[in-house]
Amino acid sequence: MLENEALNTDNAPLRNIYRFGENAEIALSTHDLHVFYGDNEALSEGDLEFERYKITSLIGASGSGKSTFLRSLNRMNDNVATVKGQIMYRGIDINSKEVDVYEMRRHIGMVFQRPNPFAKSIKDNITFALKQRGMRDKNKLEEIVETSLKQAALWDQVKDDLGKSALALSGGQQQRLVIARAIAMKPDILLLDEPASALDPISTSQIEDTLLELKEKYTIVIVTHNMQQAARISDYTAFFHMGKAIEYDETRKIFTRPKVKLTNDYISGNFG
Ligand SMILES: Nc1ncnc2c1ncn2[C@@H]1O[C@H](COP(=O)(O)OP(=O)(O)OP(=O)(O)O)[C@@H](O)[C@H]1O
Repeated sequence: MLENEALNTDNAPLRNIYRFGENAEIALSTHDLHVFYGDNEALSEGDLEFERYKITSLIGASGSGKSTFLRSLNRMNDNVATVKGQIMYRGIDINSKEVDVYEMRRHIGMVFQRPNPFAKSIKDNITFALKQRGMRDKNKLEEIVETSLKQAALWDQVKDDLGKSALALSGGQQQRLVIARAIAMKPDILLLDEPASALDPISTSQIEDTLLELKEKYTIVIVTHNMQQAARISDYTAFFHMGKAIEYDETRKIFTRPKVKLTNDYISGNFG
């Protein structure tokens, strides 16, 4: 018997990991993923698939391994942890030796909890990495600045002040600038680690609206502590507990009819 199996309300298998239909397009998947910080195995079961153009939320109590999992998806853990198992993107394991990490991160972008704009102008925040990659065409750069700021729902507020320091923007605006900076690289997948947790409710709601618009073009995976946020914006939700992805399903099922008692306890506020 699996450990904890008795906790299931309806004797469903402990790891009710969602299986997508044959026609679903999978943007990214993990297989037998284990992450160790020294001897501490922070993630021991993380077999998940992420459907293209959908938002997937990762939820769970503090320390359950959500960020560890998320950060592994674009190798942000390389210097601090040992990652075992496979993370498949377009038929390639992103941990393979031949993968250029910087190139991979252009496809799989990350936005962190605290907005981290560069101490540069709004415009330079967006163009910096593009120029580093050799893009010199002024018109093209301006077009990308405008499109990414529009996609991040910030254009109208900053279009007359693109030379202003990014640090002079509000926290919510800075976070949308960082999202714009990430999408200027035209990633395929956007990973967000609690992107709204440091923001007020209005900025949070604007970020949520932005993400809902972005999912038409991007596959989004977001770590959130905010249950309402997960319920509002995500198509799928994975519940993490003690380093394992315990349950993964359509968001409406996770929040109305979870199959695992631990999930139910967490979303009902009984722990975490
Ligand atoms: N850089 C690190 N070095 C050592 N241990 C770490 C590191 N980052 C995380 N851990 C440990 O790994 C485990 C999982 O942490 P992680 O940050 O992934 O959880 P989380 O679910 O994202 O938590 P939170 O919601 O508080 O951000 C914890 O025991 C944590 O202490």
